[in-house]
Amino acid sequence: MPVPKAELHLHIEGTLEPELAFALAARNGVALPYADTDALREAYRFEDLQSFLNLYYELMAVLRTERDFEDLADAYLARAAAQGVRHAEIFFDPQAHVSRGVAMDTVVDGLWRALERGERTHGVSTRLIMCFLRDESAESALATLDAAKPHLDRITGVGLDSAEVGHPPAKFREVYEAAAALGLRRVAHAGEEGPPEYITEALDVLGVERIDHGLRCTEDPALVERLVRDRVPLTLCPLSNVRLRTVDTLADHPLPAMLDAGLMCTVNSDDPAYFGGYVGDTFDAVRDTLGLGPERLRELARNSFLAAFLDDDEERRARYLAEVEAYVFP
Ligand SMILES: Nc1ncnc2[nH]cnc12
Ligand SMILES: [Zn+2]
Repeated sequence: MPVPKAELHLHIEGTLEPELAFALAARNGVALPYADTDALREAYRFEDLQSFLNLYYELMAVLRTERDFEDLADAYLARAAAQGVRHAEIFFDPQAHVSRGVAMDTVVDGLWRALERGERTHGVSTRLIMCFLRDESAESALATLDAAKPHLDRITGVGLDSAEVGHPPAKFREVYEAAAALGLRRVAHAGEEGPPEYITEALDVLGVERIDHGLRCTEDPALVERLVRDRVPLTLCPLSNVRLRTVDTLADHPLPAMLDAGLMCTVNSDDPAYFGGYVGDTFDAVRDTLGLGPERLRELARNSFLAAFLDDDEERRARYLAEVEAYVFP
């Protein structure tokens, strides 16, 4: 059994495996411009974040009904549970669906059905985090928050994703203030492709509690010092960084140096159907390629639960943390 862990950086749309994409395409009568799953997999050679996002948004065309979103989340939870995930905080991108004529209700109701069953069927507790697309306007983000109001009992927080460079966090100051006023937790992608200043801005202007990626903080020693001092969790995604070419190879990934610097790192899968592995695969890869030993792997697992939005269930967090401490690495 793999080490128990929480996954804190996971886009549910990024768990759409080619086989499920074709099955949903057939069910919904959607034509995909790929002959078969092999041809689709051939398209998974990315130059950068944007080249990935183009395919990611294109394939969403197959997601149309509540049942589609339910099947998608159910498939993720089954895979995640098999890799030791005990708790998952799941991103979704409402604007990418509403803009195609799929209602917010369809997305949230479908996902929720799978998540509700998730604990019983797969033993995984979950939270939902709604992301704003940063390459869309601030007004669109505000309208999205408004459309989510009937569902706030099921949405724990807000995030910020999509094309980073040229879309600094401050663009979303107003919607993050509104989200905070509604009691929502706040996270944001920053420092994936964008500069370290975006990380600082996400903390200072948006008031985020975790930074998604945060990889480029290493370019600014004063920022690293701040992140260490304030124990700001970073949800790193090493396999994603390799596939999107923000690092050359996994062996070049700064994770070991970041841990040595005292940063509160977690590792996550981001878009596992596209990047060659789920979070358990990621733990295995950083063990094998970066030489992380049992105590570093335990630290990553421990951090994942410490950084999770489990403040409303500290008993559960304590149980998960105890499982991590009791785990014996093979
Ligand atoms: N890695 C990533 N960065 C930004 N936006 C995303 N949306 C899905 N995956 C993403
Ligand atoms: Zn991401």
